[in-house]
Amino acid sequence: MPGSGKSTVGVLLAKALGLPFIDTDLLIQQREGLLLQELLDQRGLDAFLDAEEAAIRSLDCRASVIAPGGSAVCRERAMEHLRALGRVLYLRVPLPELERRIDNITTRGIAMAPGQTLADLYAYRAPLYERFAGAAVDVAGDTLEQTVAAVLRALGGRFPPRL
Ligand SMILES: Nc1ncnc2c1ncn2[C@@H]1O[C@H](COP(=O)(O)OP(=O)(O)O)[C@@H](O)[C@H]1O
Ligand SMILES: O=C(O)C1=C[C@@H](OP(=O)(O)O)[C@@H](O)[C@H](O)C1
Ligand SMILES: [Mg+2]
Repeated sequence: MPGSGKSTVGVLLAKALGLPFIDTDLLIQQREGLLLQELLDQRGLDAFLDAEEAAIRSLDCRASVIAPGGSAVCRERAMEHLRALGRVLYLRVPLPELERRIDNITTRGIAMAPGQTLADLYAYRAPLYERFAGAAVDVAGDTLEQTVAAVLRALGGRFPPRL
């Protein structure tokens, strides 16, 4: 989900592992020349999801940490590509914690239809996150450092060769 910690924990994880870090939100903005919210406002939800799928499927990296956006799970081919690249890990955060973290829901560029709530998004997407992830880490009240440690444990200490 948005706010689960993919970008923040991801960069700390990459640093701990000595690996490159890719945040697909930044890749989308570079490819499209628009901020995420502008992309959503100007082209609409489907075009945003198409741009996100194209950006993710353009990745051809190994031995890297990738933080996709929360809506990557809305495009099966994007998720299948991530699974082909490596291990997919779900940061499972309770909805109340996400609601506490996200104070910019209207400007963050979240891929939701008008009138949809974060709870609607959670109900729709949680089964998809569970389906596509090879493993999940429960992040209930943990600090960033505790989450990074939990992710390292979930990866079982078997890491790709450092570059
Ligand atoms: N384990 C955590 N504990 C406390 N705050 C966190 C944790 N993980 C992320 N955050 C905070 O939640 C917010 C969203 O994190 P972010 O990495 O942008 O999430 P995502 O990329 O999944 O949307 C940030 O303010 C970040 O500092
Ligand atoms: O879940 C979502 O709908 C989205 C999450 C965002 O990324 P984060 O998950 O890093 O916030 C970004 O990709 C876009 O705003 C859509
Ligand atoms: Mg992010």
